[in-house]
Amino acid sequence: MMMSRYKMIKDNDFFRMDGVPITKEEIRAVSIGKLQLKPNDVVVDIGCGSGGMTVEIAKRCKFVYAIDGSDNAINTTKKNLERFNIKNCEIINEDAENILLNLDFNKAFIGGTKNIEKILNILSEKNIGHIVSNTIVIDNAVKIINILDNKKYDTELLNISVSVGKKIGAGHMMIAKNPITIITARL
Ligand SMILES: C[S@@+](CC[C@H](N)C(=O)[O-])C[C@H]1O[C@@H](n2cnc3c(N)ncnc32)[C@H](O)[C@@H]1O
Repeated sequence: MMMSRYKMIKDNDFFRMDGVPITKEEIRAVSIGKLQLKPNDVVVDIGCGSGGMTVEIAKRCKFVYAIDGSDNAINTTKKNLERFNIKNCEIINEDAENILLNLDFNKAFIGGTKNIEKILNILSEKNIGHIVSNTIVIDNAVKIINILDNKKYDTELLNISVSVGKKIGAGHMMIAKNPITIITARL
């Protein structure tokens, strides 16, 4: 499928599997902006899910490690990497906290929050200076911002609520999507 590094891929163009979530287009756009990707960046995508963020990150940097502990997520990500002809990515079927210490990277995107304390401890031990985290669970957002603030990161806390217009008889109505919290942390 044709792809541009300047354009976000439409949600419906991704291969989708039941029960494997994907980051929606507008949230991907803001998250990519917050990662401030450069051609030499090596990024870890923690909890890659369907690979929605993996594909968008890989289009804009040197290399991505896409990690997920779920077989279905890994298979979905594989299919999306093939669909969009992404070669600069290694997929790792593992809980991130078991593998992060062995990988070399300079930025982290967090889309999955199981064992988040352990993951943030490892990122901080490795001196990773740029972390972007998305969560739909408000309790996790509070946990993440508190941990990162205590580790002396400069943090930004955003909550994004997007409504998308839909044509109806009388004109257009706005359909609300779930709000997502995006946390950016810099050293
Ligand atoms: C919301 S989905 C991510 C969606 C993804 N960003 C996308 O655009 O397709 C969260 C994923 O994180 C994974 N996950 C959660 N905690 C994890 C961990 N500690 N290690 C590896 N995977 C994890 C889950 O299995 C799930 O597939």
